[in-house]
Amino acid sequence: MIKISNVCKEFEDLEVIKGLTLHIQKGSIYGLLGSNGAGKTTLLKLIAGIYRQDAGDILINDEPVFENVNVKKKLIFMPDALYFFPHTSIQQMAHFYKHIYPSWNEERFQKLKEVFQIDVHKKIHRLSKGMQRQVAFWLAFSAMPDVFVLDEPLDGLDAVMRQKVKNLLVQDVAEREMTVVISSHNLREVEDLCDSIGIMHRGELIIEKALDDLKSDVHKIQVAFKGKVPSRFLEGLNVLYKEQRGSVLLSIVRGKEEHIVSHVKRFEPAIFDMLPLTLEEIFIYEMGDVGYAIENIIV
Ligand SMILES: Nc1ncnc2c1ncn2[C@@H]1O[C@H](COP(=O)(O)OP(=O)(O)OP(=O)(O)O)[C@@H](O)[C@H]1O
Repeated sequence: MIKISNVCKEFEDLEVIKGLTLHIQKGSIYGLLGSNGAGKTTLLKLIAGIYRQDAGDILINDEPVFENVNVKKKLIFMPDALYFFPHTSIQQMAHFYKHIYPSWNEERFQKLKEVFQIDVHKKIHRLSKGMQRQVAFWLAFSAMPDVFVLDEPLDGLDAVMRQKVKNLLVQDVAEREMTVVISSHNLREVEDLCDSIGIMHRGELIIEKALDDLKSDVHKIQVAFKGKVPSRFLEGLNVLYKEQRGSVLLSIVRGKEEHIVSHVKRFEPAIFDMLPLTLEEIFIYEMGDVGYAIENIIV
């Protein structure tokens, strides 16, 4: 659905995207994570056709995006800083969207009044930050895009509204195979929503995996031995992090569960626990592996 091949983007000699390749399946929710300044917003703006890449291809349904009205009328980009025309009411903005997006669904717009419950005659700039975010979602869901690109989308929404919006997103993905790309630092939210994850650092994609594979590929193990830790114990394991706490050795290791378990058991530890990691923990350890580490992490 979205094919990004060897894309580069520079700003004033700063290489922000460095030969990045990434594929997003139709009907999936792709979570784009990464360090500050990694290039996530730039990548989203390239996907949305707001920026033109310096090299490489960005195709949506096999068509280039930049200056392509055909693709753009089926795509919505929701930036982290929202923009609406000055002094415009929700109704007027809906009227504008209706003329831009051929798949605008008026019935849905009316129905979503029950969800968002804001007077359509209100001027958008007079609404609170969270209410403006609600309006952006209301308009986007009514426009029925094939591709929905969101940059830090749930910031400013209260917990109830977050859940409602997440349900609407998932519903559109399930019912009409909308493709969603989300960049967020809220990893719990990403973990809830996304089926695939890409992690960016300094303009490159350092990991791209299905969320389930990512989670089944990194494990936290705690072991204790009767005597000292056998010298060859950590050899043969792909260790992202290790820490000795008294007699317990805590390590974060990459690899398949069966391989790790059989390796550990060979050394006959007195205690052995294997625990799953949250996406937030995986993110922190993987970033540590590319030199972006927190010193003395306490887990
Ligand atoms: N329009 C621009 N002109 C010049 N430099 C830019 C521009 N947009 C982004 N940059 C630079 O590109 C780099 C990546 O920025 P970007 O906003 O894409 O990162 P990000 O991953 O979204 O970061 P964050 O998580 O902090 O929001 C930064 O060094 C930023 O200063």
